[in-house]
Amino acid sequence: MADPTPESWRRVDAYLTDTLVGHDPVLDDAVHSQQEAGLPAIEVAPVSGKLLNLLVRISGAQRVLEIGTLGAYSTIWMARAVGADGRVVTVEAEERNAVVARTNLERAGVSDRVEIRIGRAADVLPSLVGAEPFDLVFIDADKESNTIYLDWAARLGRPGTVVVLDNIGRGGEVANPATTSAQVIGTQRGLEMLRRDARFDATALQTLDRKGWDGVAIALVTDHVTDAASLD
Ligand SMILES: C[S@@+](CC[C@H](N)C(=O)[O-])C[C@H]1O[C@@H](n2cnc3c(N)ncnc32)[C@H](O)[C@@H]1O
Ligand SMILES: [Mg+2]
Repeated sequence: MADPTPESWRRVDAYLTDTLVGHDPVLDDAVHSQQEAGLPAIEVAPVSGKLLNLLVRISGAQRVLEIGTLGAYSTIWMARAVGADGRVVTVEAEERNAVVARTNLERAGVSDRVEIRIGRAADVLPSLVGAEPFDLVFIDADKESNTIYLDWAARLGRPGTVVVLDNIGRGGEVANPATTSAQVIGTQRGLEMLRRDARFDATALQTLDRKGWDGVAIALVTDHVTDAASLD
């Protein structure tokens, strides 16, 4: 069997998208308006958006926390999955991204079930303590802060909460112990935390899609109560 080339994996991604995901004008518009506003094209691929949608539905999640909104492409996928009575709280550092996200959420007809919190996630997340626990947490912001976000995912979740950590492959660089990239080091630390912190049980999959060679980690919050501070 031939090794995958960028052409072949993009062809397969297009085939899988056409076959299983389809082309939704609202989601296509969200990506388009994001591009028009000059935001970077760093949203999840359609096959991954559908994966998030399915994970929310499979787990029966009603309350979703997203860290890293951009133009709300992934947010729309998850907001659709929680249904009319569900809630998505999404945290975004950049005001101008939040403006684009708000428009996209309104156009998608899900703005009533999505709350955008603007600010750096490390500052915003403590303000969510005391709310009902989140059933699913999607982490997709500055990779340098992955361990901080995983800690908050466990604290703001409950045993059984699903945690999805995006972009764990980083073009293969994640397996380079000598990497000097702060983003890759943040990714490696996040994965190490998922292994050694008893609050999580996790695995990860490499992905090859239109976004290139990357991957996603999926974890379950366990019923193990750990003093996270003692792990560092
Ligand atoms: C990869 S994009 C999110 C993509 C989005 N989840 C999607 O798939 O459609 C990462 C986002 O995280 C935001 N971000 C970066 N650092 C952040 C921080 N410290 N707190 C909150 N958001 C942050 C960026 O502004 C950017 O919009
Ligand atoms: Mg991502």
